[in-house]
Amino acid sequence: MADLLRLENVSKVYSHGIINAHSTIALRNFSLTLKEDEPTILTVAGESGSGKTTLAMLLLGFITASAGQIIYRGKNIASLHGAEKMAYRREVQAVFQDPFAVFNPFYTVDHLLTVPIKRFGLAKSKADARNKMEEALTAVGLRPEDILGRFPHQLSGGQRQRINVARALLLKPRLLIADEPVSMVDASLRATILETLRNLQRDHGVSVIYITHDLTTAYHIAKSIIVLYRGSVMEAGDVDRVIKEPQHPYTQLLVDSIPWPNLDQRWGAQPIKAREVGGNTDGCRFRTRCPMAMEICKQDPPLFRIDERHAASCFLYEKRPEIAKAQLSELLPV
Ligand SMILES: Nc1ncnc2c1ncn2[C@@H]1O[C@H](COP(=O)(O)OP(=O)(O)OP(=O)(O)O)[C@@H](O)[C@H]1O
Repeated sequence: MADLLRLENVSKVYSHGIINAHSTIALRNFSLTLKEDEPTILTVAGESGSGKTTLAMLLLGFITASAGQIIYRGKNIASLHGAEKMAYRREVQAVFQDPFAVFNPFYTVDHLLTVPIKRFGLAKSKADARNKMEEALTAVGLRPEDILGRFPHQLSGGQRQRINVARALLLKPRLLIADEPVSMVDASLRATILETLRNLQRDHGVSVIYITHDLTTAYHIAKSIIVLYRGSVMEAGDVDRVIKEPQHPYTQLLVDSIPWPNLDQRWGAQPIKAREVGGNTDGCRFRTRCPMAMEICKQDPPLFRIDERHAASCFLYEKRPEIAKAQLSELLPV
């Protein structure tokens, strides 16, 4: 089966400063493969500065790799020209974090959607263009009659972000690079936008590279995940396996900092002592392994707070069990 996209040991080094010139390795020997006939959602996750946006910029051809190759449907993207380059620009689309930045406040939504239609010659007539706009808006769950004719300030952030996805969809892309598409949208709209991305993959056969620092959303929509830290891949694989059984300490830390909600318990209901020691464990991956976590879970009522200190103490248990045990003896009895 042919590859849609293959990255082979791609690295990106930024050089900065003139007098005291120094360089940053933003991405190091990064490889991945997406199959043409298996549209999928792949998450690239990592904290700030781990190289996620650099990867997006490389994929979109905005910057060039310092080493390695990016092969799209058998061709190195650095060597594309003319019609091939145009096809690449059409087939690889992006949705960025800020749903406001893309819009020119003086133009209506219609204009935003008409520009790519004209640029890529996608419609035979005005009526055809209108149909295509309506189809794309409907595909992202928007009602064209409510949206067309409006200015950006007359739309919510979630609507704006879905219009960005609709704009990408108009071009019938094969690959969508979604760089933190929900991080500036309020929580109630996140699920809708993520569901839109999932529909693109499932119903329209578009592969999605979902770039995020948020493992919770990654877990909900992606099939596989690559965890980046300072430009290097720490761990990669099936999203379920990586999040439930992370192997690398950095991934473990990222997973432990996810605030899985427990709707049966309210914040602030836990004994003070446990909070002082670093608290609680509900939803904690370590609870079956870490004695500190297990003891806390035995308490009645069980403590449930998840916080950074807890993550740190669990991590500590793995690295420095003597300190973790001292904390545990301080904790019991509550
Ligand atoms: N144009 C640039 N010149 C020099 N260094 C850069 C440039 N762009 C990014 N970097 C550096 O490269 C590294 C990776 O940056 P990048 O923006 O790719 O990270 P990120 O994971 O997207 O971070 P964030 O989540 O904060 O956007 C960082 O150390 C950053 O400071």
